[in-house]
Amino acid sequence: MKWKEISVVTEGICAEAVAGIFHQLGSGGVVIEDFQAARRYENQHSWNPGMFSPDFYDHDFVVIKAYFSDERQVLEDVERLLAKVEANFGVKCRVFLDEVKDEDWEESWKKYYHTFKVGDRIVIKPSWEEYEPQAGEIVVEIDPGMAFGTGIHASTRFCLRFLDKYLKGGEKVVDAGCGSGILSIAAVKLGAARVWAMDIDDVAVKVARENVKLNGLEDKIQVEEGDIIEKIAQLEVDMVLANITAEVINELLPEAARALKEGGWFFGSGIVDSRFPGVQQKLDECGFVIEEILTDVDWVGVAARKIRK
Ligand SMILES: C[S@@+](CC[C@H](N)C(=O)[O-])C[C@H]1O[C@@H](n2cnc3c(N)ncnc32)[C@H](O)[C@@H]1O
Repeated sequence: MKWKEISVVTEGICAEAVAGIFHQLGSGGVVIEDFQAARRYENQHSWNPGMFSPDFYDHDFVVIKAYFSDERQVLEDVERLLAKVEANFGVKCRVFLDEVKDEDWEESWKKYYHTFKVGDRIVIKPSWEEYEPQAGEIVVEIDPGMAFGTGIHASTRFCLRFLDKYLKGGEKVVDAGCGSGILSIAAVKLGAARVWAMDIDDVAVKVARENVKLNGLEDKIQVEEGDIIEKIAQLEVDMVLANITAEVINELLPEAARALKEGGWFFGSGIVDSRFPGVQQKLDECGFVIEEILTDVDWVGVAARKIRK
């Protein structure tokens, strides 16, 4: 299998916005090469300039790279969303496309993905590592492949922390945009009775199903392909997990409000801080009250409760 590498060459000011576009389109990971940041670290003596050729420092642009399976037709969406970035920031974005072979890409990133903990109880363990759980720990075994959801990204960690804190046991849960299935698996291991997981990306659906099987949870987690905004209204649940983007969350909220029982939880994540006021307003309009907000650099996660039917 082959993967495509999409690189956007642009100015530092919009690097996070471009990374956010890749995030929204479901890329499993984003690489930002920022030569100016390298120069700043060199000035703080926390960077060894000898490691790189002198030309490296001459660039004023940044390169943001993301990876998608070769079958995914994302280029048109990338270009459409980049046009908005160009208009908003007054910059130019140039797109380059390359191919990466499975063995080069999939094997090389595995070297950097190891077992780690989120909070006191949740342990995320890559399928190829061994781990002996300590008392009280739950282990989520994951092989993310090309789906989003290693647990490393702040947006996933926000939802894991909310689950750890607010899930009491026996809940019916929707995992909106399940990616690798990491949140669904954590929810059941923390005590949820049943999870409906959905993703619009067929690669994510395949990966999530494999991970559900890996954890032996096929009887509790149902993974489906589709648009969660269209499907959620058919359900009645206690909790909705939505690590997607502010735009999708705003569209999902009125539907999620119909699906959630009174007192039910909505965990929203993948929200870039500049878009959070819009989400706050939508939560209020849809009858939610915010219980907790988590932030990390420019990402925001929110835990809110449905108070009105
Ligand atoms: C940021 S990833 C989150 C993955 C995982 N839940 C986590 O927390 O790490 C967002 C996922 O939402 C999916 N997605 C985006 N819009 C969607 C929609 N309208 N319905 C279902 N899935 C959607 C993307 O394909 C992507 O896999």
